[in-house]
Amino acid sequence: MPELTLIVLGAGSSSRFNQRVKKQWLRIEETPLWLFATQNLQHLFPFTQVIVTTSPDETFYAQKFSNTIHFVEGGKSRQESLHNALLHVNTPYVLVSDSARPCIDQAMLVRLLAEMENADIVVPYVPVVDTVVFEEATIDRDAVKRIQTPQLSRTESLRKALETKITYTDDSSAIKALGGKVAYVLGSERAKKLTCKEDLHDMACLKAPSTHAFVGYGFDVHAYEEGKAMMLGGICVHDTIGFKAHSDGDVAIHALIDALLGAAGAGDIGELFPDNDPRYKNIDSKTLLKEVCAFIHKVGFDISHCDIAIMAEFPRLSPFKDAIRFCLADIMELSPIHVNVKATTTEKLGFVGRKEGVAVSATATLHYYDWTHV
Ligand SMILES: Nc1ccn([C@@H]2O[C@H](COP(=O)(O)OP(=O)(O)OP(=O)(O)O)[C@@H](O)[C@H]2O)c(=O)n1
Ligand SMILES: C[C@](O)(CO)[C@H](O)COP(=O)(O)O
Repeated sequence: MPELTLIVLGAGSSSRFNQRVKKQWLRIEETPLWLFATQNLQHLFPFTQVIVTTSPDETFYAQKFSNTIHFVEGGKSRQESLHNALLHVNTPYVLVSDSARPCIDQAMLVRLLAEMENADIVVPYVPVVDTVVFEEATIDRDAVKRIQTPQLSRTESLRKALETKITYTDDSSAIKALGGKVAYVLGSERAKKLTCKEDLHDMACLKAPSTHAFVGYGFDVHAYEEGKAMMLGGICVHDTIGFKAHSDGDVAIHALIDALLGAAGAGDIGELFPDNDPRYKNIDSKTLLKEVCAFIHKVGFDISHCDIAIMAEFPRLSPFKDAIRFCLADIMELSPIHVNVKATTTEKLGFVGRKEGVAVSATATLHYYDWTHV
């Protein structure tokens, strides 16, 4: 069995997909598309190495899905992402595929492997069945190939071909430009690339996302500090006594963020916004919540509901509960009925009862973005 590395390219911006979720984070049952595409190919061949490129701000999250895949930060272009991944390949051959082409079948891979020794790169294509006009002139459609992935290269040929300032849209164009030998084999219409949302209706291998609800829990405490405003749930609830914190100390938003991240399996607020990072000094926690909600949506979730319990002896919060609910609902793009806020004292018990600080616990419920109705 030849020593072969798999590279799955998943660091694109998904701009043409034009949804708040990125296409590589759509769930196929419980699996993100990039992992579905990777596992599909792993079921077809025992790769020596598996490398996936991810957008830099998503790498930490992708790494939580696998401890055997080598994740490499992508670049500004597909070619740059591939270049980054190639730095980690140590096998003589490499199979490069778009995460946006999740439905690769065994027969197609067999055709690629059969030509492996006969060229610098083996490329799948599908013929054109429509009439083709190029710059107003009808051309011979039999001379046209629609190029697909995965593409199977001699690793050194591909590395050399990418040592160029010219950006190509696929691996074979770079190798051809260098005079390398290209072998074409029949691809498959099933290997269609997911580019626009309409493409989803024509990708038979994809199953609908799971309808499971995912519940996260968050808890945070901040001590009082005189001489600053108290922000709680995005609302100023006291003008002169606030919280001791690196940020604005909004302990309710911090607990809510941890609940959202918990429901997504994305760790905790300290991982995303370290409390020693000068970027977050005195930051408005509403900004952090907006960032977290955008991330949660981008990686394939919808926010369904949250419930916040504030434990405070001071100040009296009843007058502020609705303002907090509407403020947080607006940030999370939720109906206010799905943001519940409770406030309680601790009957003078503990640090809360001694008016040393405020504790907040929160839950958040997420569901996968349902792409079957786009
Ligand atoms: N900087 C990039 C750009 C693209 N890709 C990957 O290359 C494949 C083909 O790219 P494309 O379908 O164009 O994906 P996007 O670049 O995300 O799409 P768009 O051009 O619509 O933004 C995708 O699996 C994409 O994730 C990548 O790894 N790094
Ligand atoms: C590599 C590719 O899938 C071959 O058809 C295609 O060139 C990728 O183009 P994109 O614009 O990066 O999707």
